[in-house]
Amino acid sequence: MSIYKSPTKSHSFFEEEMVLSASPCSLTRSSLEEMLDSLRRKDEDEDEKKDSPPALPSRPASKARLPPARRSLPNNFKVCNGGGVVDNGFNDNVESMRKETSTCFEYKARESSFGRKRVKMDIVESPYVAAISELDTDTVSYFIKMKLSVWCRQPRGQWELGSMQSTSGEEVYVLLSNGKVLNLATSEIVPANPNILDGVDNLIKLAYLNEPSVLHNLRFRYSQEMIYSKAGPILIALNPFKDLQIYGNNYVFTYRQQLVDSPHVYGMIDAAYNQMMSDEVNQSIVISGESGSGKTETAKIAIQYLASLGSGSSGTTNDVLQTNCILETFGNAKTSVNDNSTRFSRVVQVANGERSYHVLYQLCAGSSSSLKDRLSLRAAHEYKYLNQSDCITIGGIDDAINFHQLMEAFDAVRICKEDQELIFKVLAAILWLGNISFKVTDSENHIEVVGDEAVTSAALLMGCSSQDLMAALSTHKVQSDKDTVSKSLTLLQAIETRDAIAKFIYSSLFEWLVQQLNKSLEVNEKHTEKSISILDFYGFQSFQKNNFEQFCINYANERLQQHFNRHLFKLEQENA
Ligand SMILES: Nc1ncnc2c1ncn2[C@@H]1O[C@H](COP(=O)(O)OP(=O)(O)OP(=O)(O)O)[C@@H](O)[C@H]1O
Repeated sequence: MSIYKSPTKSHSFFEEEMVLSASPCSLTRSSLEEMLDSLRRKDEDEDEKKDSPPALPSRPASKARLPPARRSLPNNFKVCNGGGVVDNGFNDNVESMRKETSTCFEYKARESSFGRKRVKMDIVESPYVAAISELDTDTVSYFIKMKLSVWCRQPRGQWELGSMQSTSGEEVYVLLSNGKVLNLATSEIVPANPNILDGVDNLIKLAYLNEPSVLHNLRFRYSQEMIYSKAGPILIALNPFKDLQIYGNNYVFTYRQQLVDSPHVYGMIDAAYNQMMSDEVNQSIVISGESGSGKTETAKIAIQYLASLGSGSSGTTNDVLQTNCILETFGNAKTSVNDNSTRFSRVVQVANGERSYHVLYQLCAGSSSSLKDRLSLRAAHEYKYLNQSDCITIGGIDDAINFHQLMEAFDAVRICKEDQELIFKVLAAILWLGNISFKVTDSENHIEVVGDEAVTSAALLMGCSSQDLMAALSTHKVQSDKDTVSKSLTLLQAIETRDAIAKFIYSSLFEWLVQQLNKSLEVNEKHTEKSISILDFYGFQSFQKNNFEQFCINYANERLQQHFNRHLFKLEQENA
């Protein structure tokens, strides 16, 4: 199993490996850039017009029509009485359900339609799929006659269940179960599924595949603690925010033996594994969803399953899990929505209610007094990079204990004590860098560095002289024809330089760590040609005020989603 792709290897994005990533900026920069480049190259190969995304593949005219809304129903079909159930509050949950949903896409390199080897996928289309626009006059009359339920779009976007009573032109009268009658345009209603289909495990089994029906089905399953559902080849996972006791050895065994086929991460990984072994084709699992929806947990569950299949050696399994612990400590941080969020670079800037990367707090809380002396370390709240936010601790989390677990994980993956000490030195240097301040010396805002403990500590930890560090933070060199001239920086330039150095050091450390972890995992591994790769990365976020972090995160998410949509849906349409 490959966890990170080799930075030197050139990849075709979905045909080969993908990255499992809890990534701050350095890894992000290399892997993400590589990923995006790869996407871009692929796009360019595929698109004749390089600058614009390709048009939707045109479908043959004979296949352009969707199946009609009214069709023969399953044998066990039951008509829902009258107005059915008014699903009050249903859509209050829609937003939260969106947040709680993450999806796993399994790419089967040979069967799927990605890249050159495009072969029709094994997706069974529901014979009943309907579109809103298909509620034409005939369909409306049929629904009224049969007292079939419909979903009505409410002014705030929520959906309520009702039954159509009568029609007048483009409008219908719908009776809700609370006795209220609504007068709505037909475009505001969509057909509801019969009750018999409530809770189907694969959305393609729904008679009517529209937004409220999908959400209703997922909510129905969620209310019965069935957090996994399928949508064709996609596994949908809803975050339960509690331990459902549906993982562990017994479940691994059950899915390995294929004793059950209900949707589960284990089932999906098992299928990928079997496919890899039987067809000798690399597999990729992409986990996508909003921040806090459960991607990282899902990735961990997937890795646990793979680790248990792997070599059967408990050593390898433990190494993989310890690797995860290290990556999360360095790559995850508390945000307003998730105490353990996979984040982009936030070393120098943290909003209130959020934290920087866990490891910075753990180092301050958990290091021994001798280590503290060697690093001139203080408490977390004494460092500006940490105390700019009002959040230093996380309820229920003990940073000191976690620091000891981190050191155990370092030992487990054979990162030697000398290297551990260097890692801590680099982290302490970053914290001290943030405390370096500047004094404005003239009317043009030029500065000089305040030569205090912050400078001496940072320089000592970085292995340079205080003078060199101060010069680097207060001047920049300009090359003239013959000479190099040193120019003073303004306050803003100096702050940006200091922060850029801190970010660069952190990202370099992360990148180095990833290399060490990959080396460490290779030690016990027999090399096979094939791999299953899992991509988990920072989830989409939208705040009232979004900054550069959100821009980068959301761009990466949208690019990935676009790629996925184009390949899975549009090209499938072409093949249909
Ligand atoms: N399957 C699950 N079972 C129990 N709890 C879960 C599960 N999935 C997620 N959670 C809970 O939700 C929290 C957030 O999940 P997670 O960190 O995986 O989100 P994420 O999608 O990776 O977020 P981000 O994009 O911010 O990194 C977890 O810390 C855990 O408490």
